[in-house]
Amino acid sequence: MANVQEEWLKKAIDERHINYIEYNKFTDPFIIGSGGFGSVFRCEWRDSGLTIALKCLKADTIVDEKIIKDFIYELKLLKSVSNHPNIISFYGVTKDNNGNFNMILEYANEGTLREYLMTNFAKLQWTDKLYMAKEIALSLLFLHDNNIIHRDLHSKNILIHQKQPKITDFGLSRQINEISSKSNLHGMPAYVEPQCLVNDKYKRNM
Ligand SMILES: Nc1ncnc2c1ncn2[C@@H]1O[C@H](COP(=O)(O)OP(=O)(O)OP(=O)(O)O)[C@@H](O)[C@H]1O
Repeated sequence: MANVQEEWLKKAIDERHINYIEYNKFTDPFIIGSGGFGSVFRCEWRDSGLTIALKCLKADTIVDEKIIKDFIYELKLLKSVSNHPNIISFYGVTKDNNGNFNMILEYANEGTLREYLMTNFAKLQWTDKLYMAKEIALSLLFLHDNNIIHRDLHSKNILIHQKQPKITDFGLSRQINEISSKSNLHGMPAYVEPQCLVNDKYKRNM
């Protein structure tokens, strides 16, 4: 891992800003997905009795500083907002047997919103759909109140746990004051604010 980033992580762990849990506390790993950083495993967390998701920073990204920076950035942002019921909880970090850092996250038992809608759309009532939309809007409001914009919000970055939507994947998120005046295009094009496509000076606020 790039030195500056690794130093930051080690310092945050040493100073107890970030919780470090020994990897041997996690059992029954089962792969549930993979993303830009690496694989995501569902595990049981002995001691806490929780089922959690371990999001791994894969070994061959070690040379790619941008991916490492995004990983650390996601970790910092999540730490500051993950106590909201509609944002996936962040419990800390662990280092697996290959020496890779993993984020320890709340496990969402019904997968992504996209998968959830594909399976359940016909049986969901309008009241259920409106409820989900309201919960998502409230969590966005919470993020914005904390000066954070997600910048990559779509149905695969919203997870469902016991029918409750939870925003995840803050790898592209930024503090509002860090956004430059240019509307750099990030995220899934179909979900990008349309203003960004026509005005390159547009300042994103979603
Ligand atoms: N906390 C979680 N609970 C349950 N499943 C999860 C959790 N986090 C991720 N997943 C599953 O793992 C998949 C990959 O997640 P991840 O956030 O790494 O990648 P992504 O959003 O698909 O890609 P990228 O990180 O490149 O945007 C998700 O699509 C989802 O199915």
